[in-house]
Amino acid sequence: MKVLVSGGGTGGHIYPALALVRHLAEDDNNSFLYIGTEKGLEATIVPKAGIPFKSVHITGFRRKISFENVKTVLRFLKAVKKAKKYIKEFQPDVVVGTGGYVCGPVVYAAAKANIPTLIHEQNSVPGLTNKFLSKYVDKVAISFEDAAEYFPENKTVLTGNPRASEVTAPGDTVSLKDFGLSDDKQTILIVGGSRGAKPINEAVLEAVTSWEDKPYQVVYVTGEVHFDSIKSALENLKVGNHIVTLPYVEDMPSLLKKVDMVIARAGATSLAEITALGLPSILVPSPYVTNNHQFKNAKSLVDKGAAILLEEKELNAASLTEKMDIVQDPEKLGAMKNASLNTGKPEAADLLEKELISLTLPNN
Ligand SMILES: CC(=O)N[C@H]1[C@@H](OP(=O)(O)OP(=O)(O)OC[C@H]2O[C@@H](n3ccc(=O)[nH]c3=O)[C@H](O)[C@@H]2O)O[C@H](CO)[C@@H](O)[C@@H]1O
Repeated sequence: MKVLVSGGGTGGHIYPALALVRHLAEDDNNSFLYIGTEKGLEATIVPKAGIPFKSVHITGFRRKISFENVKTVLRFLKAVKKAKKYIKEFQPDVVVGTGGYVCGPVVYAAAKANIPTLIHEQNSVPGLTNKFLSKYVDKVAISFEDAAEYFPENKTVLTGNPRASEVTAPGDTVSLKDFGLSDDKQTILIVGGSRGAKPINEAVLEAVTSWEDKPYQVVYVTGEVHFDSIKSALENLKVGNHIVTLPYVEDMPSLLKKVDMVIARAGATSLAEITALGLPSILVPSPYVTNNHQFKNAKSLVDKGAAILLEEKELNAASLTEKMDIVQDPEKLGAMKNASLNTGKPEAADLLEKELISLTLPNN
């Protein structure tokens, strides 16, 4: 099967696409092309993963009426033309979009060329691009049941997020010693999504010295753009070796397997990973996203007892530390772990593969 994949902008749209490609690549008969933007995170991550990569130039629509949107329409049309050219060259059997505005022109061009198409929605509330594309595609694969109401019923199917399958697959293991930490202590991972989160970083800086006497240790991921300033602030605070600070973690699945609890934003792909591994989490949803979708993502875990909500307006050193201390309460932690595991969908990649295969069959 020749599979063209498109999705980008942030890790939350790219990693599910990569996980799907890696899953399908177990069959040597499958081949791939990835189309992203030249400036998105995908332009570095995808070629690094050894997947053929081509780019189109496109920007997102503004929600308010603006002249920029006229330019975006022109860019969209130009990108459709370029995508058509790539499609003609690659001759895909199926085209998959995993969200982010880049998959708009790519999946639209494929649908217009009568190539079977599928979009994957990670969130509980869909983004603009997937909503637009749902009119043209053959299948919509969703990760949260709540998302079904936004898409045509006859083409929507619940598969989960293929990144859940990837993190649970046997793979490399890391030692916390590689990070300069102890292998025997309870460990909390703090991460603000694929690009970091300033409010979480601020709370960490305020709280970090008070964690020195705690029995647990912390892996703290700042996000690339915030790293230099945070690192120097931490040096000024002379923090001890109970915390290790990193700009970005390339192999997140291996690290996740080593931690006892996660403090994170509520990006959908992160949640798919956390629940697939049955990790308890404290979630600080970003209030700056479309339709407040991270809050709804988080709520679906919180309602099941798998996670605890810490809203950004309540986030400070004291509230963060109080929630982190739950890692020392075996009963609460155990209940959260079980609920988290029950929410996870590690079979997602297989389900998605079945959908793709059925789309390529004759008479579909
Ligand atoms: C601000 C914004 O619009 N965020 C959206 C974006 O988030 P974002 O890109 O932050 O997405 P997620 O939190 O869902 O996923 C982040 C991905 O990056 C990986 N990772 C993260 C940090 C790191 O150091 N290394 C690493 O590999 C994680 O393991 C995960 O696979 O896409 C998500 C999925 O559509 C949405 O739910 C989010 O609302």
